[in-house]
Order: sequence, then C-alpha cells, then structure tokens
Amino acid sequence: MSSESLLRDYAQREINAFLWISLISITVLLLQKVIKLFRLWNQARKIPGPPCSSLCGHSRLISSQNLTEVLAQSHEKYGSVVKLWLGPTKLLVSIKEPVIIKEMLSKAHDKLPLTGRAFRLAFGQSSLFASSFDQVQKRRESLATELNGRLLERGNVIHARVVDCVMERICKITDKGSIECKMVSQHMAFTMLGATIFGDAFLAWSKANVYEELLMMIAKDACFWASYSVTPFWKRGFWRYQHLCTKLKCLTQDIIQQCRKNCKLFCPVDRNSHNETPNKGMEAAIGGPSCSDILLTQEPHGQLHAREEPCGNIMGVMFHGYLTTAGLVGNILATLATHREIQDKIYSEIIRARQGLEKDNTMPLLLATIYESARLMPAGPLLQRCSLDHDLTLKNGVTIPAGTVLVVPVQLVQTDDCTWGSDASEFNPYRFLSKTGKQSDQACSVSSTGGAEEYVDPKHSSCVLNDPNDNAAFLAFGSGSRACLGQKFVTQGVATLFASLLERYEIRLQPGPEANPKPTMNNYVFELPSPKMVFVKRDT
Ligand code: HEM
Repeated sequence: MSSESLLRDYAQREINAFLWISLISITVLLLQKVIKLFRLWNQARKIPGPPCSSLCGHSRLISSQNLTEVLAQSHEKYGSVVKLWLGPTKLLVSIKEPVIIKEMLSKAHDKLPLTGRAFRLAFGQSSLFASSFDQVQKRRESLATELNGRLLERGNVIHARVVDCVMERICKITDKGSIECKMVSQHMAFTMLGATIFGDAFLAWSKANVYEELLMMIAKDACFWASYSVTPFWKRGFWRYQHLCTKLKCLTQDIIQQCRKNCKLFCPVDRNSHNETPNKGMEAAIGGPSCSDILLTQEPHGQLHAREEPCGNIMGVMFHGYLTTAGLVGNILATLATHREIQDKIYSEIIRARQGLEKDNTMPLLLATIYESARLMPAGPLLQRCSLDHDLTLKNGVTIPAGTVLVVPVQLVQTDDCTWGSDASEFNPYRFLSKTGKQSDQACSVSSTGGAEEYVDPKHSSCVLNDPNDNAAFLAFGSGSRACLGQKFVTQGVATLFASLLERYEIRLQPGPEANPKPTMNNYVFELPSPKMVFVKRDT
C-alpha cells in the first residue's frame, strides 16, 4: 500500500471518528434537553394554573389582556401560587402569598436576563442591575454602605442647598401660575439624586437639563431595544438610540470631572504631610464626598473590573433612581393635593418639628404618606426573579423548576384586602403609624389585618412610624437579596424635600377636568396622570 493511500485511509478514519463524536455529542445534548423538558413538564404539572390548549401557552391570553389582570383572575381561581405557560419551554410562576413571596425573593438571587440586557445596552457593562447576583453582590455592598451608612449618618440626608435649589426653581415656575405635577416631580427627583451622586458641583452644572432630557428619551426605548435577542445593528433606530446613550456617557464624564474639580477646590489634600483625609469642615460645607467614586471604583482595591464600563454604574443608578423617584414624588404631590386634610396635618407636624415639639424631629405622618403612596402606586407592576440553575423548593412544598420566570404581582399584593383590610385600595397613611407611650402596643389606625380602624390626629397624639418592611406584603422597594438599595435614602430625602415645600407652600390641584386623576403606566412605572398644580404661598 502506497503512503498516499495510507494517508487517505487515515484521514478518512479521522473524519469518521470526528463525525461520530459530533453525532454522539449532539445526541447527548438533545437528550439532555428533552429530559430537562420532560422534567419541567412533570414538575409544572404539580403547580396549579389555568389549562393550556395550544403550543403558544397562555401568551395569547396575556397579550390580549393586561398581565396583572390575567394574574388576578388566575390567583382568584387557583390560589396563591399559579403557573402560566409562555411557550412550550417557558414557564412563568406567579406568587401572591406574602410569606411565600419573602421566601422566594430571598432564595432566588438572579433577575431576568432582559433587565440586565436593557442596562448593558444603554450604559455598557456594569456591576449593578446585571441579572446574575454574583456580578452585583460586591458593588451592592459598597453602595449600600454609602447610601445607608454615611449619607444617613449625616442626619439630614439632603443638604440644605439642594432643597434651596429645588425651591428656587419651583418659585420661578409658580410665579407664572399653575405647573404640571410631572415637571415638579421630575425636577425634584433629578436634583436630589444628582446632588447625592455628584455632590454640589451638580447644582451649578449648566448641562443638567440636557442630561435630564436624555435620561427620559433613553427610558422610552430601553426595553424595546433590549427585547431583541440579537442586537439589531441593522436598524437605523438602534443607532439613533446608541447615539443618545453615547451623549449621556459624555455628559456623565463631564459632570464627574466637574465634581472632582469641585472636590479639589474645596477639600484640598495636604500632599506634603501625606494626609489623604480631606478637610472635614469643607467637606461638611459642600455636603460631604459624593458617591460617584464609590460607583466608579471596585472596592477594596479601587480598581474597575476589566470589562466594566467606567460610567455604567453611575448612569444606571441615575436612570433607575430618577424614574422611580420622580414617579413617587409625582404620586405624593397629586395625593396631597387631593387629600387636603392630610396635607394640613402634615403641615402642623412640620411646624411642630421645626419648633422642636416633635420627638427626635421625626415627621411620622409625612413618612407614612410616602410609604402609603408607594404602596398604592408601586414603581412597577411586577417584581421578577429567575432560578436559572437549580430547582427552588418552597416551605409550602411547591418545587419551582430551574429556568422558571418568577413574578410577584406587586400591585395585587399591596392592595389585597386579606392583608391590608377592607380599605386596602384607599389612601390611608395611618395604617403605617402606631400610638406611642403607654398604649405603645396599640396601632394608630391599623387593625390586625392592616386596615384602618381609628384615625388619630398627630397634633393631639404622638404616633410612631412602624417599619413598613415588617409587613411582608409591603414590596414597593422589593425584598430579599436584590431589594432596592435606595429605600432608606430616598424616603428620608423625599421627606426632607416635602417638609421644606409644605412649610412654604400649600399644594392644590388646578380646578378642571383632571381634578380626580386615575393611575396609569408610563415607562413601566405606575403614576397618576400629571395634573396641573398650584403652589399657594403660605402667609408665614
Ligand atoms: C422611589 C424610589 C425608588 C423605588 C420605588 C425603587 C424600587 C426598586 C425596586 C422595586 C427594585 C427591585 C427590587 C427587587 O427586585 O426585589 C429596585 C432595585 C434597585 N434599586 Fe431602587 N428604587 C427607588 C430608588 C432608588 C434609588 C434612589 C437608588 C440609588 C441611589 C436605588 C438603587 C437600586 C438598586 C441598586 C437596585 C438593584 C438591585 C439589584 O438588582 O441587585 N433605587 N428598586
């Protein structure tokens, strides 16, 4: 046999071996997928839910009706844990029982890939808002320390200059008559967040308006472009969207530079003495160090992760914080304007606090109003998680198979009569208050089910705020390992801003057809349609 035919024979054997190996690997892979699918079907059989007659599952039902409506009907019929099929391989499980929700949210650490993709596409690779918990854990810890530690320790979370800046703008606008509620709420949220992240440099930054507009424009399209499983490079609209994101990134770099310049100007570091601690007096004067550096660097080494976009975290926090805070502030403004009696009581509470008559200067009714607004109109209709790698066995015996999309219909849970009482869908901030003193075990207004029983005027009886998170059905800021990091900071900050606003102005709705607004969804955030408001200057 010639060496040529020997070689040919050898090559043929090699090719055959390669083909056999490929065939076996593909068959094993397919078999694994089929077994996984059968396991999913088998486990899903044990979870109650509406019958499914087509291969598309319940997707048609969901697209023709609002998902929250479909879930409300399914929970009513099938109990607190229900399944829906989004396709032959995609299972969605919704949970409505607060105790099981808490358990699920603390056990399932990952979020849906769509959330991570939306943030990545807009702001680049980042270590916050990614779907995998492992990717965000470290950064969550450092941001939590900054937001809930140093910022809250400073007492007044929002520096007086931020309040003045917001008030100045409101004064200017109100001089012209009525103003759209949305405009005030967006401005309040944006200024508060910007000054917290970038420090006082933000208040004098000339490009702040453009930054705010860009955030709004990106918010409109973020989920649409993230819904493509393959990035749609061929679409012109996508490049326009990317252009907006690049502009936002340039502006973020600009404000970071301004922020650092400001810091050098006011907090000179004494290099000669190798003393790296900034001048404490000056630091306090400019509102302390900003948290942009915490978001820019990876602690403890002060290094960015190799693939991390330097401004990604900052843009992500500005984006999420701005949209959610603006929604909350808008809802509080509209609620106070329609509940004038509550507004009057909060006003007397503020005056008492200013005179030092309120214990610890806390304003429980104001804080309770913030929580009640967040309860009635949460930032989004669903909390979502997924357990990609392993099954999740809950205490009630239900096993949720790996790969399932887990959702919590927040609005249903937060307005459920069984947990919140018969007035669950009404505005009643007293449900978050309890009496102090001798009757400390007696709630101001909350019955054992959480509903209102007895109204107590904070003018005559001092109330304390209950921790809303003690109630497993309060999920406005999520819960568990991926819960919102901004909860404490945002409630304290919004309270400070509202205390200054209500001290100087009375908030009224401009009389007209919008006098009784109903909530709608906007940019995936629940909010009341923006009514026109009038800020009436108080005599004092
Ligand atoms: C009214 C204002 C806000 C509301 C209603 C809100 C609500 C939420 C909700 C519902 C989640 C998801 C929680 C879960 O899935 O369990 C979340 C996540 C988060 N929030 Fe907020 N948020 C607000 C403001 C802020 C602010 C001001 C910051 C930071 C300065 C912030 C930082 C975060 C972060 C970092 C996460 C993501 C956690 C993760 O994915 O690991 N939030 N927020």
